[in-house]
Amino acid sequence: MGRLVVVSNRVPAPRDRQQPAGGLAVALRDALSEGQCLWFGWSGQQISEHEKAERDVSIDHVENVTYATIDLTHAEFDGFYQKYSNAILWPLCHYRAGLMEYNRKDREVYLDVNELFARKLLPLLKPDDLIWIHDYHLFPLGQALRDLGVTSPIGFFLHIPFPPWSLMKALPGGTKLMQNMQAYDVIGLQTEDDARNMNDGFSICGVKARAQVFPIGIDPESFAEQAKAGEDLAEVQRLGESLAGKPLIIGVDRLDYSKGLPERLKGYETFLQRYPEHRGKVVYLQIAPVSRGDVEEYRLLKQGLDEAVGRINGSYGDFDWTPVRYLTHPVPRHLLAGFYRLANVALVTPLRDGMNLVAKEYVAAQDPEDPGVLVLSHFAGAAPEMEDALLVNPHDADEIAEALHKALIMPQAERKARWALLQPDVWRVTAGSWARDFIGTLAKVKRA
Ligand SMILES: O=P(O)(O)OC[C@H]1O[C@H](O[C@H]2O[C@H](CO)[C@@H](O)[C@H](O)[C@H]2O)[C@H](O)[C@@H](O)[C@@H]1O
Ligand SMILES: O=c1ccn([C@@H]2O[C@H](COP(=O)(O)OP(=O)(O)O)[C@@H](O)[C@H]2O)c(=O)[nH]1
Repeated sequence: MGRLVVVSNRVPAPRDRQQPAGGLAVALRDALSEGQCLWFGWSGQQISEHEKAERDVSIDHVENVTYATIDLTHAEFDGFYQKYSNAILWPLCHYRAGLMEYNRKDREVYLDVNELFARKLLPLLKPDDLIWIHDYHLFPLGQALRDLGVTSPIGFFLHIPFPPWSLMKALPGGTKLMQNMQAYDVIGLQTEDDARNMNDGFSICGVKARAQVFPIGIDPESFAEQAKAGEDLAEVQRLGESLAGKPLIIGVDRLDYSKGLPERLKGYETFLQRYPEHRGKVVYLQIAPVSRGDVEEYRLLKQGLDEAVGRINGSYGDFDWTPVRYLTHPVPRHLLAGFYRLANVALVTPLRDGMNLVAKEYVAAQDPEDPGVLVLSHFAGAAPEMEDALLVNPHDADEIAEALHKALIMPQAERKARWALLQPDVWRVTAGSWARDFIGTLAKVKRA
């Protein structure tokens, strides 16, 4: 099999390359554990217009992986990442066409940056490479590489949902986007629904391509070990002591409107209203690191959440009890593992989510003899594999409230039984098996 070349917008920053955080980066690091690999993408740095002429690919070797990254100018970062990727494609793919802020100029920058990626990657490629492109930032990259004469097998994996064509067709140039997908030999999506939606789009647009399902996973073995080892960490012990015997509800999400955070807070507030016996007797810790903070919609979301948390704490809090503990900075993953193990309930209630690795991490982190309860949205990509969680509609505050109450009073025997049904799937589909399945399928491709 040839060398694996991975291309994604997000490449772990140099300091995180041994142990990256974040869904895509964590899963990919595991995929790159064997053989010589190249990982190409954005450096995370922005440069000015006059530095553009000398822009070069910067190369860094860590173990078997060569990281090759390029800087983007401020204008490219804005048009390609903030606008077209995250204020147009992201809302649309998460079924939120109303939040899309379309502008033809941003589409041009997006296409230009994809061509730039193709031009900069080309000299690094070898004839027997297998090329694996990731996510919505890079839909047209395969075609841009083909236009430069690349004949190697190229695969594409979409980490986020793909909506029905009736929604997707709201995207100006949507048909062209679908046509460009013909450049790929293998197209992977997270769930059956996503693949069906994309395949319907292909048929309607007359595109000869086929999407397949490759759900992503975590590395459960090492995550479970981290969670157990976390019991000895000072921070985890401090959190434990601060609970003073109260059960812990935990939420861990990038501060993103797809994660359903305002709806979740409303659910928690309804829980406090309807079940007053839990007031003062439970701790809810919401970790919500700021993400894409310069995009308007994300700024507004943060404002709204700050207010909602303040309102709930003001209304229900007491001199010795804060109903919601709310952090907007990231927490390192090894600490999260320990926090999950302490938590009696995980609240994972996205309105739409490609997969949601947090749900799988929570299950992996539990003590099998005394596991916590996962409350999970029907609309997370993880839901079809995790039907033994307490599944909820995140739009229904009463349903969230009832699930929280049920989780908190659930007898140990039922918690163990549910966990025992969730655990095998989290161990079966891992980051490693996901990557091996996709790469194995790509390696079998013979281009006509
Ligand atoms: O790179 P950012 O703009 O900071 O955003 C972080 C990543 O968010 C998205 O993650 C998705 O991938 C996860 C792993 O497959 C999946 O579980 C989750 O549901 C998705 O939202 C995005 O797709 C990545 O490109 C970003 O790097
Ligand atoms: O403060 C934080 C918040 C999240 N994460 C990690 O970021 C990833 C989030 O992945 P997920 O699929 O749940 O959502 P995404 O953010 O990729 O949409 C998970 O591995 C989390 O453990 C982290 O390391 N620190």
